[in-house]
Amino acid sequence: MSPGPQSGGQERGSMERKMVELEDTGLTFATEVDLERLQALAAEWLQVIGEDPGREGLLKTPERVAKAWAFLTRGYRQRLEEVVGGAVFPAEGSEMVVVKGVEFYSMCEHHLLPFFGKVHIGYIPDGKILGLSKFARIVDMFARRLQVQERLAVQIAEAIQEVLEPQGVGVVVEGVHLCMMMRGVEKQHSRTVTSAMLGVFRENQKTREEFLSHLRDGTA
Ligand SMILES: Nc1nc2c(ncn2[C@@H]2O[C@H](COP(=O)(O)OP(=O)(O)OP(=O)(O)O)[C@@H](O)[C@H]2O)c(=O)[nH]1
Ligand SMILES: [Zn+2]
Repeated sequence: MSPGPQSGGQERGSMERKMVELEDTGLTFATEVDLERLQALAAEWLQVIGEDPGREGLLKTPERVAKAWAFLTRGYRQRLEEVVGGAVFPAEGSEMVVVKGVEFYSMCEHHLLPFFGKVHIGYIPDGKILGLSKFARIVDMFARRLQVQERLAVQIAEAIQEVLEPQGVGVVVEGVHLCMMMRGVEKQHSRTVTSAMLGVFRENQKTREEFLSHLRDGTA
């Protein structure tokens, strides 16, 4: 990660917007959202779709949209080290840990429409364990970006691998995509399952089976 002080292209007046490169994307992002610009774009968007941004009900909409999008994409402005903080602890043993049913909300990068569902995570420690809440924080860090569901699973697995260097990690993501429900093919009941298996979860069928059996017991 290289927090490089380059100038943001859209500054107003003397405001300097710091840009950072995100290692996991190779892309460069501003450390803060330009809310004013986002607001202006939202007002223009309303006009283009045939609405009147000046009508009473829409007066505050561009501001709300800007804030909502800043939140929905806040994962671009988070760093794994900060998200995990100091919550890596010595492991007592090397039994599988499973955190399942972690809900997520993300935006599909093709249509900018929501997809959402649950993430299930398993890992086998190799000397280090992670504070349980941090799994959900890692899920959110990657979900709060424009995504495809396949990449979401891989990024979560790789982040856990990086932080814990465990014997292996398994991540399963179950999601429904509004771009397939409220438009396009308009299918209401399809579910998408994606996964990423690293280390012993990839190499050892028994380990993978043990993990998947935890997901089948119906409590998530
Ligand atoms: N693999 C994958 N595809 C996704 C995801 N989210 C949305 N899509 C798909 O992205 C594809 C984009 O296809 P295009 O043909 O370029 O776009 P489109 O004309 O809007 O496609 P339709 O949705 O079929 O109307 C669609 O098939 C979507 O269902 C995702 O997370 N993973
Ligand atoms: Zn989509």
